[in-house]
Amino acid sequence: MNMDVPFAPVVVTAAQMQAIEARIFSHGMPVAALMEKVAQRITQRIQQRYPLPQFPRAAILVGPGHNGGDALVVARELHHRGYQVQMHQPVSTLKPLTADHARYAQHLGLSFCQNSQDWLAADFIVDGLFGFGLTRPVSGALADLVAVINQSSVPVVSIDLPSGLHTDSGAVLGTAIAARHSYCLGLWKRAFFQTAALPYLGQAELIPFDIPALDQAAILSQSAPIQLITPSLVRQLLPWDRPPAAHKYQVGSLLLICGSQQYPGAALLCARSAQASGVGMLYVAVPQSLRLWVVSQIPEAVVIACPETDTGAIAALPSDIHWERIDAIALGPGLGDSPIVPALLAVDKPLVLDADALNQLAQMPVEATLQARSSPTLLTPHGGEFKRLFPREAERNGDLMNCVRDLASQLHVVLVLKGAKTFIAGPDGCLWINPESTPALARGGSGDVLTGLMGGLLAQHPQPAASSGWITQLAATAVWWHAQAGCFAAQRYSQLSVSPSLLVDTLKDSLAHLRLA
Ligand SMILES: NC(=O)C1=CN([C@@H]2O[C@H](COP(=O)(O)OP(=O)(O)OC[C@H]3O[C@@H](n4cnc5c(N)ncnc54)[C@H](O)[C@@H]3O)[C@@H](O)[C@H]2O)[C@@H](O)CC1
Ligand SMILES: [K+]
Repeated sequence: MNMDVPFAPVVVTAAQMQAIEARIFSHGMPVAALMEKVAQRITQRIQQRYPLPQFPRAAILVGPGHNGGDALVVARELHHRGYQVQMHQPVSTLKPLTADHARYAQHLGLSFCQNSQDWLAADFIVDGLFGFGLTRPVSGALADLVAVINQSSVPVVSIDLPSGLHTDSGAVLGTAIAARHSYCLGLWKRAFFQTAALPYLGQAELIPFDIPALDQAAILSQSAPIQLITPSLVRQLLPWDRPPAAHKYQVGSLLLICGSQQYPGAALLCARSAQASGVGMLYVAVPQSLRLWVVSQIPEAVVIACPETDTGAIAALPSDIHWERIDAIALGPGLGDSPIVPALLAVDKPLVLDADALNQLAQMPVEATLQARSSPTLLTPHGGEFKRLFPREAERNGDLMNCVRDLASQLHVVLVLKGAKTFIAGPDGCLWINPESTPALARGGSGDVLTGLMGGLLAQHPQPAASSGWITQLAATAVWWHAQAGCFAAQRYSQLSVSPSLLVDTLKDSLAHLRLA
């Protein structure tokens, strides 16, 4: 296997972007030339999205900084290409370069409107009010203007990011423009993957501007990277081809411990997706009253019947489990109040913890328990479980991206925070983001599917890899595959139809699609 990490797009803070930009300028690239280049690319994209014959009237919102400068160059270019351009400049003091472009726009005869209602007559609006230089809340007349734009039905294209969003946390600073399209310049900013920003971004697109790799590396190598999961990363990590003489015990044995009389379905979904991961041997430990039902639903699995508690949860694991055959354990879906969690945390095997296992971990001394483990540990909380596990950190830190990253390094675990944009952080401080998913996955049971898949991939991976950053990437691979199956099913049927059972059935289709792509 080629162990080089394939190229993956990076995600940066405003400070990192400014530092990269400053390096480029210090080596001789004129600021005005870069603005010109970027704005030409934005104009080209706008022309494709809003062709002149159907969208002849453009309204341009010009802010005081270089985001406003970009907007003025776009205005000039749209004017030269035949659009009727009207501009609005709500702040009178402009940065020098922006002021130059404003003067030239006036020289060309482009009109500056005074009345904000004029905006409503445009076919589209270009938002160049604020970019990554926004430092304080948008208020007063500017906030009123944003409200007028948001209440209108005119589509908005935001330059760099919708004005009003914090570039790093994605928080709305006072108010923010709700864009139809956002053209992020150069490198992805963090806001594009923060939950608070998602309702404002519309369709997000990256407009690259040829940042020299040296300058990018000089700034970004100072800290562990934040990267987007890509199909090529996933392609490289999936265990596609087995050795010719493969034996079932050599291609991954997963022990799944899940289910209770209260939540039998979770066990089944988890087991079915583990099976779909390609694992060689699947052992499923469930309360004994579920045994026959699970066997009938998934005959490929070796079902381990466990003694039950009064509430129908697993009371203990049988003593005859062949631990030496197990490569990885996944624990939690539908587990209920089973008392076995502490004992399993002490087992020296790679372990995926989800659902009730996480809720039980939350009742224990989390830090000491996780730090005492010698094998890799993967935690897959959703937002609620995350808050139960790490209440102080979730409360204190408004930026969950930083929070997840810090916790993963501190606790030496792989931490997967599930959400619209799932974050996967490793002990080395690297963070992966899954950029593409679907709200169709917001359903009870889809997390169980992810746990089975992640456990299955973990079991199939050779152990040396489990100790490096590869285990984080493996978790990211499971997240990507799961989300892609959701997108695939939503596209083929509808978002309404993506039940977790359909999701499991679609795992193979999205994989086939990846292989052929
Ligand atoms: N990424 C890059 O390297 C490039 C950036 N460019 C553009 O430059 C932008 C950044 O430019 P700037 O640093 O000038 O920043 P902005 O254009 O985002 O805004 C900064 C200005 O807004 C003022 N301001 C901040 N918050 C305010 C508030 N709440 N109310 C009123 N005024 C407020 C500041 O005092 C400053 O004058 C990027 O977003 C992008 O559009 C491009 O021109 C070229 C390439
Ligand atoms: K903007």
